[in-house]
Amino acid sequence: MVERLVCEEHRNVFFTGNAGTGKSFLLNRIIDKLRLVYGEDFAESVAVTAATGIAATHIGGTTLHSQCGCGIPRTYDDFGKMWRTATPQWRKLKVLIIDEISMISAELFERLEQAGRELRSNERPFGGVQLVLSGDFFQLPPITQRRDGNTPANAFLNRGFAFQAPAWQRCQLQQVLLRKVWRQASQRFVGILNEIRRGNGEAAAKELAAACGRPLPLQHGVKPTQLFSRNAEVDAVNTKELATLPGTAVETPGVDDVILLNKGQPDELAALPGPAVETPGMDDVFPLNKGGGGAAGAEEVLWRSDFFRDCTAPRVATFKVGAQVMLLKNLELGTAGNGSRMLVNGSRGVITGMVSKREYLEKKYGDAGGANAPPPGNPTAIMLQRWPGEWLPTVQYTNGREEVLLPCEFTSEMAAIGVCRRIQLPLKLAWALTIHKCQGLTLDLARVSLRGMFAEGQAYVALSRARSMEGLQVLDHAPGCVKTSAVVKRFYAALAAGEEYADDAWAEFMAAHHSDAGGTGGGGAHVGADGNDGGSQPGAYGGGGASGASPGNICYKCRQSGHWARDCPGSSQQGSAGNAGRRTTPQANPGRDVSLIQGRMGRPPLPLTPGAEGLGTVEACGPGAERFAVGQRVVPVPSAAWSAFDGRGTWQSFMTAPEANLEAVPDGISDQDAAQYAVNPLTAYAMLSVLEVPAGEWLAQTAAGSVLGRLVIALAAARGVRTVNLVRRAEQRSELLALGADEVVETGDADAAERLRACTGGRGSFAALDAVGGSTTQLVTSGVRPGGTVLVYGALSGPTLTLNTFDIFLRKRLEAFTLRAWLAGLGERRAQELATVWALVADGTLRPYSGRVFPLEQARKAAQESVRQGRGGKVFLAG
Ligand SMILES: Nc1ncnc2c1ncn2[C@@H]1O[C@H](COP(=O)(O)OP(=O)(O)OP(=O)(O)O)[C@@H](O)[C@H]1O
Repeated sequence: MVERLVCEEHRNVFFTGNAGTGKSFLLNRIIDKLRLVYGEDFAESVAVTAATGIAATHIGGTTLHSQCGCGIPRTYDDFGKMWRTATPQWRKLKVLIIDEISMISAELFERLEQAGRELRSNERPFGGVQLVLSGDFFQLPPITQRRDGNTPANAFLNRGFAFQAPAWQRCQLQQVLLRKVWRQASQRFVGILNEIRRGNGEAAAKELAAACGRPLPLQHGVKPTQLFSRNAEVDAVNTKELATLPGTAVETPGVDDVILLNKGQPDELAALPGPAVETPGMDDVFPLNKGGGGAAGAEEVLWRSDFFRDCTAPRVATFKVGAQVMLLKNLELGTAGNGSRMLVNGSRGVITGMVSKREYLEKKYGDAGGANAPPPGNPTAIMLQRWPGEWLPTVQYTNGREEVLLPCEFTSEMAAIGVCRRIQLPLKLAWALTIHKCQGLTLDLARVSLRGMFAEGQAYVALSRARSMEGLQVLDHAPGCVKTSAVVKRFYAALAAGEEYADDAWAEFMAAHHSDAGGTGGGGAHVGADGNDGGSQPGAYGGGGASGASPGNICYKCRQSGHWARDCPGSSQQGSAGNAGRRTTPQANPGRDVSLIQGRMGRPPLPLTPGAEGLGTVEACGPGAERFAVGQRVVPVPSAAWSAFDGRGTWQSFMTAPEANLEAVPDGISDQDAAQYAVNPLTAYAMLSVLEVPAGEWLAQTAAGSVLGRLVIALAAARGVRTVNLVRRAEQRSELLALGADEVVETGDADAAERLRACTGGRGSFAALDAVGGSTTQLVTSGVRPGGTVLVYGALSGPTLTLNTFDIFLRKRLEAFTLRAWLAGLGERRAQELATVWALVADGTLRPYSGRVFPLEQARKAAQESVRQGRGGKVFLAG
């Protein structure tokens, strides 16, 4: 059935099932069939990928990251590589296969789907590429990165399960559950594993530990593969096993160095053709504060990097002939034809001999070579010469290949400073493996330690590698060793019931990563000309973000692991007090909502009803909703529980909203003024409150000609804050000066940056607001004082912004602003702050705009009018 769906009907398919139900087996059959379908175009039409290198070996493919051209992304900028390296592949692609999808995060899935559309200039999901996904979400989750003080603002943290990404829904996958377990024949064993998988595993794990506690016999002299949760235990076993092997131990020392940005690497530079170009060194660029400044300081920063401690290849390794080993690098990735012959991170083998480096070089390069004189420019020879070891191991891999292994580079880049590098053999001992390295394996003899299980699905993956209880030894059972994700349980419950899975994790992720206090993340909020509270696309920066011990199951509200925000015990959204029915009329500002429709604020699932602001009268109140009387005028204010970004907006005659999201309109305020309250007046007030610009200081802002920009000018002037306003069109100057603007600068002027600084007497403005992004962010940031904040609340020019590295060293901070997050953080001050804004609207300080009213049936016409250049006033919908 799955083969028909994929190969004949060309549907997007996700198939899943317990460990050992033959997912990889089925995938291999599908790949064979697709070979027939695409014939000689197979290689460029079908991308065979898996989440990890070792999983890729089981289907003769490559890793998703290398196929897509983004590598292992550390920051969102890394996705930019896709355009440089993988555009032609993406354009030709017809089918994308991803195995072990449980280890692909929601963030990655969403970003790749978006990139697929962009690279292929095709608005269909993944740009129209057919998807074949396989995996079991009850197995290992994505490895989420934690955020700490050194994490860059635009770090890619790899959060959430793929099925939580909005892209998952957009792809409209045919979901198929495989039921027959092939790996294990014993029904008892299958039953026990099933209990463990589904999270009822405490008793089952205990039973298994009791039945399989005895040692295993050797099988034809082969020792069982030992599985542990942590590297330290794996290393201890491997060292012990090495010691018991006869023969001489050979030490292979690696070599570490650091490469400063702009300093080049003399040897490699010299090997390159063309003239040398001088660039300023670190000393000329900026004195680094750590370690005395300049290049020396930069070097010290690099040497102190965690990389040298954490690198998977140890500084000094020891091997012997006969040692069981595993590769640490992808050396030769699979292509359509040679998948089973590839050498990837995780490939296993045995050392069959040792060759001296000198002998190898002489054999390879003859008289021209030799350890002291590698042929100029030959990277392998340069690497060999730099590597201080004397012996190179010959490795026989389990796929039959046998070859001499050469050292290679392990690197880590520190943005704007340089690169840390280790040159070492990409090899480690492998009598024991971590459980993260064994997903997808089938083992005849396995000894599993259940000590220190830290990830969901980890115990299940380890135990389910064994074919039989007879071939399994279980050690170190302890209560709590079986961990299962509640989110995954819900996902599979929905799947079994044939329902669509939905949770609030994505909305929470977006809301939370804007609201982190002190975070320096630009928000990448995608908003219309005069609004805000756009959720950000995950493709933009993550400003703060969560961390948690349990990857993939982290609440973005309380930051604890073990549940999602929807289930957060501390959440104020829990047990909402009922809904107030609301008749909506009129709704303000369709122009802002058009951004949502256009997908510039992320892509919420369809169908969606736009409308971020509006006014209505209460028609009825749900149980427990007591704040409002029928007939009372109310306006919506956004929160995680309700916002137009969720697609449940105000462009409708009747709507229900949680009571907590409604505010009563004071008497004396017109319907049109009130209908605009929730976005522009509230936002102008909120952003100035966040920045706390003292009277007499300067505030810079982009998009100053927007309605919101004008309200900012008026409110700042009322508080004695001076504004310097960036606009695109010269004709806006006189209007803005009349509103109280102190300075107006046109972004297109060649001397705009100098003018920005000059008007603040060279000191720079205290803070800035930016709704534009792109190079305008760089411009406005350049005019901010050292240590000042740029509050980013929109990205009118697109999802990317540029910054001068200089400004980062000057400790200028980009922070995201969303109204939803600001409101959520008000706590007890909420009522008072909202009342203050009503008062500012009432006394005319924050004077909204009047405009033309369209009936709701003419929503399309209203939307067109709202984005028409040069239109005067606002556009309203009523109905
Ligand atoms: N249809 C089948 N007929 C015979 N044997 C099968 C079949 N499907 C799978 N197997 C065997 O069962 C074992 C497990 O299969 P496979 O590795 O494909 O399962 P999986 O679902 O991918 O497991 P995991 O989720 O643990 O990676 C393998 O030894 C495979 O050869």
